[in-house]
Amino acid sequence: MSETHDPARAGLLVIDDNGNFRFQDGLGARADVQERLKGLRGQLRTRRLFGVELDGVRYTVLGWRGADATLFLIHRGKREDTLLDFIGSVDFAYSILNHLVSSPYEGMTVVDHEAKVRFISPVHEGFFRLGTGEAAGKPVTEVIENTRLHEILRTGKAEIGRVQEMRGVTRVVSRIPIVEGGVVVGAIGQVMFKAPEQLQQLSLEVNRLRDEIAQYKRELTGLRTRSTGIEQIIGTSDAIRQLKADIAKVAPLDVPVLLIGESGTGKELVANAIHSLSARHGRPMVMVNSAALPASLAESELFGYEPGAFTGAERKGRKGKFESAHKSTLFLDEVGDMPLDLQVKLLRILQDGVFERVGGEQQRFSDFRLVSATNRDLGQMIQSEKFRLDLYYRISPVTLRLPPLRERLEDIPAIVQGFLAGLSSRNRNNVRFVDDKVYGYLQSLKWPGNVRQLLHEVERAAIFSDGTTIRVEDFRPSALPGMPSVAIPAPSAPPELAAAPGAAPGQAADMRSAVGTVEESLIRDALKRNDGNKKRAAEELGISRSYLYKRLRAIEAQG
Ligand SMILES: Nc1ncnc2c1ncn2[C@@H]1O[C@H](COP(=O)(O)OP(=O)(O)OP(=O)(O)O)[C@@H](O)[C@H]1O
Repeated sequence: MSETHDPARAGLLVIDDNGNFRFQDGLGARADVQERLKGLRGQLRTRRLFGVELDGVRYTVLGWRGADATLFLIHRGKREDTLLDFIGSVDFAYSILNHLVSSPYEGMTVVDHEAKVRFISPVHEGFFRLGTGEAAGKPVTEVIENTRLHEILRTGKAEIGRVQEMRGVTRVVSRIPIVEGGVVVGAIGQVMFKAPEQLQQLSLEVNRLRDEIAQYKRELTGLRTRSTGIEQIIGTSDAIRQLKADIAKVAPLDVPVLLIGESGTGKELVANAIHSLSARHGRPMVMVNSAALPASLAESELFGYEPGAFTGAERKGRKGKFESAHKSTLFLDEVGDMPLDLQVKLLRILQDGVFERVGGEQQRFSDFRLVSATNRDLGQMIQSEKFRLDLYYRISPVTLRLPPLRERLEDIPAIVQGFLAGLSSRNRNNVRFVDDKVYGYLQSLKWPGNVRQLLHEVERAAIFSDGTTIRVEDFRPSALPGMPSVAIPAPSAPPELAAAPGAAPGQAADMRSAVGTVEESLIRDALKRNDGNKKRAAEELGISRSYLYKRLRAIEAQG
């Protein structure tokens, strides 16, 4: 027996306007069913489909109101018949279906197997300026611009989330074939009316997330390949091993560190290593060279300034070094060269992190970790009241002493080799070998200019070498301090310029001025070669930047 003729699964009932049952069949003949259906007549104005439960089973009821009677069709679909199950199970199924075909956010076009329009939802009709039902029976290609529903009938393949231009706007559409018994009988096109804007937002969001992921990837690669900086400190001497161990211990502690060491002993290198091993390594370390700060600009450089703070100031004002170092490390090089009035201000910001920009009263806050460095004898400076004792306590909870090269001559071969490897890859030259005698020769020198000077001498020797191997003969008598073949005293040790015992006062003065003249011309030449770049000039000369600045100020003062 077929499902529709099974009286237990289906039924028919006609009720006239006086409430009499005019026709009954199957389930429609049951008295309880008749009473239930009678009660549904009042709802027919708003809905036609009902879900009714009889004996614990859901039935679908279709109601139709005629001139003087109402017809009810009762049907129990199979559980797998999703639509009937849906109608039978959801009391407001009619409203939902109604919403689906008339939603203002989603238009629908239904075509039959000949690609003729069978239905267009109201919003879609409105969009195409069609009257209700006006397009029915017309080929879809004549009604909808850029449609592909006819293609869907041919291919039988759904196209989901495609972009379609219609009436000058971009819409997102889905095209779905409708298959009955393995045959494509029609197709539905669905258009999302709000989607482009939402899609744009979504794509912006996706782009933002993509950028974020790319950034994390970069950081991850950085983390994986990150040279901690500590590897850059070359040497296996006891002194360097101890220094590296101390750096590793101190770096994560977030306490201020004072680095004490002669010029060129690697204070900047150590500051970098501390920063990169600290929790603050995500932001770049900010560097300040106190000796390089002209007195007039020092304050605004360090603390920043508010708009209009002084003539020539940037319109929007500017952040100072302390502010820039927020959540990072501030490397204060040559802290011993800081003028006393700035020392007071530095003390305040170190006490509570608070400061004001030049020309402003608003209190600002910066959370930086201080690493300072000096090649000066701070103890002596404190005694002669050139450096504040309270500031000294603030900057030196941990003090690391950097050993001079003369105390670790055994590191020279490794430093030279490391340097040559870097040099040959940078300059693409082939000077990679060092004659064995060279190390003995280099270890016999005094190195007042420390590693910087060593590197400088090796670089010069590489120029004079045969192009592959450096030999002792390639080291030219240096015009720089501390080298045995030159009679010029070290500029970093001015007291040595004092008259030697037994020398006539006039001789000492002549010597001083001769040295001064040689230095001046060396400095001028180096600046010229390095296009005025003081850092590079100092590197080349093997002197500290602070000494270079000092000499430049002296030269300027002489006119
Ligand atoms: N242990 C080391 N291993 C490798 N290179 C080093 C070492 N120490 C110093 N250098 C190199 O020597 C040069 C000078 O180092 P750096 O600028 O860190 O010294 P500094 O103590 O800060 O000098 P200054 O006091 O003159 O500013 C740099 O090129 C640095 O890379």
